[in-house]
Parts: sequence; C-alpha cells; structure tokens
Amino acid sequence: MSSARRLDWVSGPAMSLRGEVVVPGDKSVSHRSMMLSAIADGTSHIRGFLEGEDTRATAAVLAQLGVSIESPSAGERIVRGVGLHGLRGSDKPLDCGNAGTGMRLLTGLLAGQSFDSTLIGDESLSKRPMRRVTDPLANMGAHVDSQNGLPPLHVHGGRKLRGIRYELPVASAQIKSALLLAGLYAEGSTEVIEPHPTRDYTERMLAAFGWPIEFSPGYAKLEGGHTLRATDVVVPADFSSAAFFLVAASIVPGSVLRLPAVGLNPRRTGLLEALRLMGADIRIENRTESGGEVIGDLVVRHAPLHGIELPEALVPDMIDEFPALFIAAAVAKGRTVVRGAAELRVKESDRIATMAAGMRALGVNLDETPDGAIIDGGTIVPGTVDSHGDHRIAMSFAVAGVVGKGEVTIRDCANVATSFPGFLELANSCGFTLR
Ligand SMILES: O=C(O)C1=C[C@@H](OP(=O)(O)O)[C@@H](O)[C@H](O)C1
Ligand SMILES: C=C(OP(=O)(O)O)C(=O)O
Repeated sequence: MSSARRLDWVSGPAMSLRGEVVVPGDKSVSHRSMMLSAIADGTSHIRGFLEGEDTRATAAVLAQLGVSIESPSAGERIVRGVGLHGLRGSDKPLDCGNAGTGMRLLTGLLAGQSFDSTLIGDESLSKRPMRRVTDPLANMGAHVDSQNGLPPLHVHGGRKLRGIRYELPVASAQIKSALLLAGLYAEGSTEVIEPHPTRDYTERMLAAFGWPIEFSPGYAKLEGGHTLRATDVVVPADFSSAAFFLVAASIVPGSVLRLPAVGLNPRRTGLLEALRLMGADIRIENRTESGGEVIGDLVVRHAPLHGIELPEALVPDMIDEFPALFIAAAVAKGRTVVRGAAELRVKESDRIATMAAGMRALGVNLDETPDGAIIDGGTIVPGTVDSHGDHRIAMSFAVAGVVGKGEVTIRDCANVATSFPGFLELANSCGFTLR
C-alpha cells in the first residue's frame, strides 16, 4: 500500500451523539445492481449506488468489458446493458481493488464468457481464499487458474458450463452468488443449498430483472438460457454502515440517533438482535418496502448493555458486524462469548486477531479463540491500534474512541472509503470527535 493510503485517525471521547445520520447505499446491493444491469437487455437506472471504492471498482471492471455507464449525479448510474452475451474481453487485468464480493461474483459471471479474463486485487484481497468459488465453478466445467487458491485469477473463456447441485461448505452469499451468475450461462439447472441462509440479494434481483428463479431461505435454483430485462434499482442504506452508529449511540450516555431508510433484510440484521439481547434500545419506525426490500428508520437511544453468549445462529446474519459488536462487548457489563465465527479470519483482515490486538492495546480483557472471542466488559483506555487497512476495524475503533477515557489513535484508515466514504464527516456531524 502506498504511503498516500496510510491515513491515521484520532477518535476522542464524545459527550453524547444526537441527530439524523444518513448512511450511504448498500454495498452488496450496489455490486449486484451493477453486474445485472450490465448483462441485461436495455438501460437500467440505479439510484443510491454506493460511491465506495469497492463498488466503483466493480463498475470500472464492467466498463472495461464494454458496458457504457453514466453517472449523472452522486449515487446515480445509468447502465446500458449489453445483454447476456454482449461483454467484450479486455487484454488488461480487471482490478477488483479490496472487494471480495466484486472478485468472487465477477469470477462466476466471467466463467461463462467466450473470452479470457484476469482478475486482480489489492494486497488484502490477494490474500483471500478463492478456491471456495473456483472449485465448484470447476465442477460446472469452468476453468479458473489461481495462485495456490489466491488471486490473481485467470478465468478461461469459451468453456461450456453445466448446472450443478452444490451444498455450500460455508454459509457464504458470495459463493452462492458466484454459482448463480455462472448458472445463467450453464446448460441445465444450478442449485445451491446453504448450511445457513445468507443474504438473498442476488436471487431477489435476478427475479426483479425477469430471470426465473426459485428460492427460499438457504436454497436457490435457476436454469440457464433466459434473458435479463433492464430494471430500475433503488439501493437502500447499508445496515452494515448503520451498525457503527447503532453501537456508538447505545454506549455513549445521552445519545439518540435516527438512521433513516436503512435496508432491513433479515439476513443482515443479526446485530440488531444481538444488541437487543444485550439490552440496547433500538426501534424501527416508518417500516416500508422499497424495490422488494424492507427498509425502515432505526432510532437508537443509549441504554446500559450487558454481556451475552451470542447465539451461533445469528453469526451469518451479522458477519460484517463483529468488529462493531466487539466494541459493544468491551464496554458492556459482564462477559460476551462469540463462537462459530471462524469466517472472520478470512475477511479484509483476520478480524478476530486484529480486533483482539487493538482491544488489548485499549485495556480490554479478552481471549481470542479459533472461532470467536471471550470478551470481558470494562473500560476503554487511551492507546494506539492498527486497523491493518480493514475498513470495518477502523470504524469500530473510531466508535471505541467516543466511549473511551481518552484518545484512540487508529492507524491505516484510508480503506474506510471502500465501503463508507464520508464516514469521518458524518460521524463528526452527530457528535464524534474524529480527526
Ligand atoms: O455477498 C455479499 O455481498 C457479501 C457476503 C459476505 O461475505 P461471504 O460470502 O464471504 O460470507 C460479506 O462478508 C460481504 O461483506 C458481502
Ligand atoms: C467482508 C467484506 O467485504 P468483501 O468480502 O466484499 O471484501 C466487508 O465489507 O466487511
């Protein structure tokens, strides 16, 4: 990573957090809306598109493959779909940046093309496991070369794909989605069965774009040989971005925050349940439906939190929210036990190890376990932590700073722009003291 990317933050104690916090568009939905619009017939209009580095990287890859994408204003994209077989190969590598979602889903999408592609990523993405998608794609007849299971990935074109029935070894929406996207190009049916239901945005969006698909929690099945019809997409606000404010307002006395129109897909809101089990006061107001997704305003008030044994069934529904939950646990009364979350070790950083190291530096008592942590609530003291370039870790320690006894210095925060551009300004607008 270049030195320009090495940005440090200092987060200081806050009096109380108040106001309305409008968080940016959902990252998962933004990636998928771009991919499906690109291979649809006709022009799709996306609103609320996340202007983050991850989702812009996906848009740039599709533009490199010949898709015309206009951006009339921030968060708005007009995508002229080229049809299922209209993408054109590129001689240059396709750069997915920091995005696991981008790389894994695009691998599925590119496996069925007539041309070869090379997918690359940044230092962090280059360490993330890809066999979880390349192995089942190989069963479908695809040919993807990796570097011992890691990126860069070379996806060979001109392969005839056939549908498979695949039981996922881990609960992962990225694996499921990669197979479904390859399945669009396959002969016969592609069927995926999950060990625990994961976010179903790919399934819902395929249906919205007119592709026949059968799905229920933990199951999806589609057949190749149809077409996608351009559709307008409204991207809801990202629950995973709202999560930092839910935790921060819960733990800073005197706080009340309103987070309008947040996506409340049940496969995303595990943190809401977890915080409520800990005693949090979070209400949903103005619940409504938009683009086939439930959205609502989240109103969070300070409440004394206590430790819990986190029900393992919640883990996939809050897979990106553990860094934030760990901070809540660090100041809750008593002990919090997290198990069954080994997937955290293969995210943008090893999120168990990175959080454990940082929390210890801030005086928190915790034991790291292979698939989770045992955290004793107490007081956060001033100190310096390293986010290891992991956006969710950086934002979680910014939350630790507002509730701590002094300043928390956070190293390497530039990657916050991958999922939450403008976090610092938004956080300060409701009472953080972050610089
Ligand atoms: O499908 C998606 O959009 C995502 C799925 C999850 O990853 P896994 O599929 O690896 O669990 C999640 O961590 C990631 O931030 C986004
Ligand atoms: C794990 C994440 O994203 P991705 O896998 O797309 O890099 C995340 O945003 O926390």
